[in-house]
Amino acid sequence: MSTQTQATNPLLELKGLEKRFDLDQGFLETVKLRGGRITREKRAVHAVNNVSLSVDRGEALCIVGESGCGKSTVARLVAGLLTPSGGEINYDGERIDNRSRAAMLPLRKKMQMIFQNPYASLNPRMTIQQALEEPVRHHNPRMSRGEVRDKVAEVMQSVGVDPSWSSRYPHEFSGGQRQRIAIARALTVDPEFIIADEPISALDVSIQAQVLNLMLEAKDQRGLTYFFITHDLSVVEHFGTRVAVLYLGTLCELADTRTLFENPKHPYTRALLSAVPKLNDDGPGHIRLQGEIPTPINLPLGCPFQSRCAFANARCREVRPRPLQQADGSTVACHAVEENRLDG
Ligand SMILES: Nc1ncnc2c1ncn2[C@@H]1O[C@H](COP(=O)(O)OP(=O)(O)OP(=O)(O)O)[C@@H](O)[C@H]1O
Repeated sequence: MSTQTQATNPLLELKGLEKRFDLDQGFLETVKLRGGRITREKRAVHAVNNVSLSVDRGEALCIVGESGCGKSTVARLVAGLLTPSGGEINYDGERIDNRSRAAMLPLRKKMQMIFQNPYASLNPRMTIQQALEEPVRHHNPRMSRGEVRDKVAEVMQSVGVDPSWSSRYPHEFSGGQRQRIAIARALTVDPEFIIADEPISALDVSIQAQVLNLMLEAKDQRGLTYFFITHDLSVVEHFGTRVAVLYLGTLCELADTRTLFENPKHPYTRALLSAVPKLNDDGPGHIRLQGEIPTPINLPLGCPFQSRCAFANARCREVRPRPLQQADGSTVACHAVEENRLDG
């Protein structure tokens, strides 16, 4: 059995990805007495732990999980904004996590990021025209002024913002329009891969669906591939082709969207899905998770979910479960699933 869900035409591959954030501590806090000897110990947040997954060309892989599970850290690692502590990131068949800044430049054009807060990605002192022209000029230094202007107008039109408003400043637009402009900024350089970190969670609910549909249209029209971070499962159901569920920086389950929603396997995925309100709900009802969430500073031995899992036994407390491929193609890291202890 494979230990990792295989994409058929992977654009992005994460292999055993790790990220630790060393904690700044005082000298005395780091000093420990061990076997009569004084040693210094560094403590670290284990934000991403041995994550392996692939993203196929043209798909929208959604990363879900509770706050603090490492979603944004994975996104920032993929975008090259953070350096991994271990593992590999391959893009289009080439390793990119160990590239210099200069060697990353050609990739910056192919890979764009959209953030939760469009205020943060748009300079308040630049007009929309200036904000959108900047990446076009940077990545296409030979383009004439007219070509740059045409490109900006074309992209503004495609995201539903009137190009005649391009001399306005970000504060003159609503939140939804600003996020459309942030998406336009990403699209100006004709990327192939978009990393979107909670791109609609700061927007009014009434606007969220419009922006999500815009991103889906852009995907179809421009052949984009998405790496989409969200904590909202209804967004995943609408947007994702596959879903990766993270818990404490560890991959619990990876499945195509329909399989995950119809037949979730990992106890954590089941609990997450049971919290989504449904009409005519005839499912098992809301699974209330008991127990403490361990800190990512002291990850437990064994399964990271054991302290909240109703199915945990001695093996779960001692041995970290490996992701194993299931008959329906999903990948699940859970001893209880492996041993058929969930439904029997
Ligand atoms: N620069 C940092 N230094 C120390 N710890 C960090 C740093 N960035 C993130 N962390 C920690 O890493 C873990 C994962 O954080 P991350 O922001 O990736 O989670 P998340 O799932 O995106 O959460 P949210 O949905 O709240 O944004 C958390 O415990 C967080 O406190």
